[in-house]
Amino acid sequence: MKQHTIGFIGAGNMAGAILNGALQSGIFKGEQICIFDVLEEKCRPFAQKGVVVCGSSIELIKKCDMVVLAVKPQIYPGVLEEIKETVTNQHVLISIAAGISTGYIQSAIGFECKVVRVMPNTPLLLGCGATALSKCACVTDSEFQIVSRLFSACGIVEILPESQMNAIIAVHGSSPAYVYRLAKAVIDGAVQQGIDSQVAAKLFIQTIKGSAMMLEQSGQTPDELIQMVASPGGTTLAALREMDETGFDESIQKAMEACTKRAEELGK
Ligand SMILES: NC(=O)C1=CN([C@@H]2O[C@H](COP(=O)(O)OP(=O)(O)OC[C@H]3O[C@@H](n4cnc5c(N)ncnc54)[C@H](OP(=O)(O)O)[C@@H]3O)[C@@H](O)[C@H]2O)C=CC1
Ligand SMILES: O=C(O)[C@@H]1CCC=N1
Repeated sequence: MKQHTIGFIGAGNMAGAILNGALQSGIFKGEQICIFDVLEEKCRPFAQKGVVVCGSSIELIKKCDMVVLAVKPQIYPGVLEEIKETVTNQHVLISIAAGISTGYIQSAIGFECKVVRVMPNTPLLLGCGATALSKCACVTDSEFQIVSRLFSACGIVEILPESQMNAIIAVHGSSPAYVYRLAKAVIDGAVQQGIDSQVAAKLFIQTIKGSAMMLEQSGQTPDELIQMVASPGGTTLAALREMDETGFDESIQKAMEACTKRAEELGK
């Protein structure tokens, strides 16, 4: 089987998470991984793990056949312009940026290069991530399998058509922030009722974990699980009624629409 080398342009949060997964799973060894960041010091922790630090994105493209574009969407035009003369039809570009389509990358590179579009999330940092993947026709099944294995090493993966890759960001890419926002609101609410914030945080974090396990393992729908909590005439129903009145569901759905709209704007 062909030995692949993987490179990361950008050494930020997501690159670090994916790179750790690659090393821990043994899919790639340190010497098969390259990294480049405009701030060289960001690469130092990876150099200590045996990863090769490159002096430019072009040097990295020359050394690697799989390349994770791990920079912000706003930086993509500049990076793609820089690497376009060096990318060949043997490279697989792995794009994790919100909103950036395969067509956008191919048009910037100047030919139908191989692209796997990926939407990961930050829990990848703990090996507990969720990733959506879609592949363009020119990527081979074996190349796609390697990319899929790479992200499976950091959590679960789902394969989606590219047409859904903007909308899915609201489901698992950005949604960790909604969960943290809910946690903050609950902890702040607890403090307003005189409860110690650390005690509230401890109890609510365990509640999030337990509720996620119920959703995953009970075989029951969210509505059935809500019913299990909400006793007739009880406290939960009083809380849910207030949520209905203040438009909780609509607020979340509007937030998701805003997320997708922003992804579409970033890809223009
Ligand atoms: N964070 C998240 O929850 C998720 C992010 N993503 C996507 O992942 C991508 C990366 O996000 P994230 O890891 O959070 O971002 P970070 O800002 O943590 O990492 C990006 C890194 O790239 C560096 N950089 C900037 N310009 C260049 C360049 N020209 N060449 C090389 N490196 C460069 C940045 O340096 P400097 O800071 O100095 O600019 C920074 O160190 C984004 O496209 C985002 O849409 C996808 C899913 C979830
Ligand atoms: O906020 C963003 O644009 C990125 C994409 C998904 C999560 N963070």
